[in-house]
Amino acid sequence: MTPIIEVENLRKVFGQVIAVDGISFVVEEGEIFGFLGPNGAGKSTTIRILCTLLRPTSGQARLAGYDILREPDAVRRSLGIVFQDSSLDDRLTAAQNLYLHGLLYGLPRPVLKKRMQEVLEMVGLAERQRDTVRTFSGGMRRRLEIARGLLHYPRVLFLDEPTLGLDPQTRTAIWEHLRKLREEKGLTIFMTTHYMDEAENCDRIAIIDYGRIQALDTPDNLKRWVGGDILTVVPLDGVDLAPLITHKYNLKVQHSPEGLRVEVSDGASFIPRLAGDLGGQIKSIHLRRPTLDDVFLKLTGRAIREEEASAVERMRLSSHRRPVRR
Ligand SMILES: Nc1ncnc2c1ncn2[C@@H]1O[C@H](COP(=O)(O)OP(=O)(O)OP(=O)(O)O)[C@@H](O)[C@H]1O
Repeated sequence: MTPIIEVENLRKVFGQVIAVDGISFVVEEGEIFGFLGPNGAGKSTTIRILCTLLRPTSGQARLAGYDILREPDAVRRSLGIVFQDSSLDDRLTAAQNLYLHGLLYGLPRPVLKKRMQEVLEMVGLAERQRDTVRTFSGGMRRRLEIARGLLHYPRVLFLDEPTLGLDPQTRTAIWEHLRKLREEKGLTIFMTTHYMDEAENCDRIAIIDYGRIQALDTPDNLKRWVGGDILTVVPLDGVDLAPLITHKYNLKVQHSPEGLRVEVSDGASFIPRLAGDLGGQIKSIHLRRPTLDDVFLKLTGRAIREEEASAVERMRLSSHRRPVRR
């Protein structure tokens, strides 16, 4: 395995706010690496530092072997970026948008023309290349941005919330393209997301909160770390079961919109016990395996749900930011 991103004790302070608090990690070439965290956790700041758009307060990072502070031009040539907010020119065609970008990267015309066809085909937009971007759907725009990010053959593609606000079919289609890119080109993908199903596609995930990496592992290992099973217990109306469960079984009970959430080591054997002891006060019991949502909840004390993505969009529109705690 070859490390393609090496981050060591990276820190970024904005006035009183510690946005990134001494993080260290390594991403291997060809990995799909996910950065997961609540709003204001420090994800975008980290990406901006790695892309040389922002100087860290301290710490070091290398991308494709190049130092982000000493060799920023080589770093920039090695990466492609797709940010949350579209930066396509609406009045130009898909092809013209790509052409302009290629010129900025100094690609010679014949090479550029060839690569444009290649990346447009890769994201399924070759047929629409002469149409103005104004006529494109959200998903087509995002695919075009991915194509543009790939035009100069980067070794790492940074995707900041690549499918935010897109419908599930479009998200699936974009993921098919990304996986193909990884397989065919050995591209490394570094992404942030609020969608848990999207995070499942990652080879490894770093969960970041308050500027620190709280956990870093494969989705399966992270879920295993939560351990056991998750029970959702819905009490009969008016019954306060939480203290009873806590007291009787010495288990932590969390209130969730669906009911009382309890982590147990072996749900199949616990349910008959619970039903035997407290059955008369229970409306329903639901058993499931831990999800990344549970991992997130356990680590950050907050739920990250798919609905949150739309809330994120609203928050972004109102530019609301929560300060990071020390
Ligand atoms: N230019 C800036 N000046 C001051 N504070 C900033 C600046 N950029 C980010 N911050 C603060 O740093 C912290 C981390 O922000 P960052 O954008 O990295 O979080 P994030 O995890 O990407 O959040 P989101 O999911 O909302 O994009 C936040 O508290 C934010 O308010």
